[in-house]
Amino acid sequence: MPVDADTLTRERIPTVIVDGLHIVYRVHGAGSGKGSATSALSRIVSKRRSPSVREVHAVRGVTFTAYKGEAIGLIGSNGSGKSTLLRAIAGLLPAERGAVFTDGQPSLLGVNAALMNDLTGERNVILGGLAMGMSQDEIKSRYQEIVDFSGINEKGDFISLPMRTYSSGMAARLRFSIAAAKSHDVLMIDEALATGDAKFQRRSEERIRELRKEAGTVFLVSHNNKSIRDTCDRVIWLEKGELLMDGPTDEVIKAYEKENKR
Ligand SMILES: Nc1ncnc2c1ncn2[C@@H]1O[C@H](COP(=O)(O)OP(=O)(O)OP(=O)(O)O)[C@@H](O)[C@H]1O
Repeated sequence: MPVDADTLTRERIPTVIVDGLHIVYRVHGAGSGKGSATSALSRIVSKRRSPSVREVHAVRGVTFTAYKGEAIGLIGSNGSGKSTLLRAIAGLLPAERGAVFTDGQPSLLGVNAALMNDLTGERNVILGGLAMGMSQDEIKSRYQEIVDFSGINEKGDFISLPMRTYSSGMAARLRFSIAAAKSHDVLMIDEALATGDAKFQRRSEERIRELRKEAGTVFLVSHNNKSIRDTCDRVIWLEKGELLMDGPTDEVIKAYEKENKR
């Protein structure tokens, strides 16, 4: 079938390819009951060696392709491998088997994103901006916007106080605001929407939609199905590290909710 120009311009551009990915954590010195006399005796009797390294196989053979302009929600029960998958896409975890290919630098915006607790919110905005590759001038021009978006100063001059004086919701809002100040090729958000109050959640959802328009691909990990419905057009459902379902948001969330009602 001939391909017309219109079809070509609408052609989907891949931004992230995850190919048969396996991620294994190795926990050192975590042998069960390692020090106890009974476990030592049972090891001697069964001639087992001391189990000093335990392996957690967190992602098991996951394969999918993400395209430019997509917002993809990751869902699944606790410990199903969602955060691990995001960290692997961000290049923070090595693949045991398989591979991740990305176009551009993926940025992971999580509740655990590293900001410095002893520094003021103001210093963290500057450091965070620099860490994302923004220039001093760019940060200066966006500074007020970031602070306003975070709403940190709504109840007093908190931005000039150390981050350790912030509530966990305030800290999460500032992290989100810093990361959302820049357009990203691939932006990954881990539970960011679950923190913050309803007003901030609405603001951040709006910003995610904008970021999506501006550039690349957005991944969102959340236990809040409404956030996923409002933000994402595609959903990947992980369970025990395996990809259970990948499709349009409505279809996947419906199946997920049905499974979880049992
Ligand atoms: N640093 C780590 N070391 C060892 N095991 C880990 C580590 N981080 C996660 N795991 C394990 O990997 C598996 C997947 O965890 P992960 O945090 O990716 O799940 P999740 O789907 O994001 O969970 P949640 O919804 O609770 O945030 C779990 O069994 C967890 O115990």
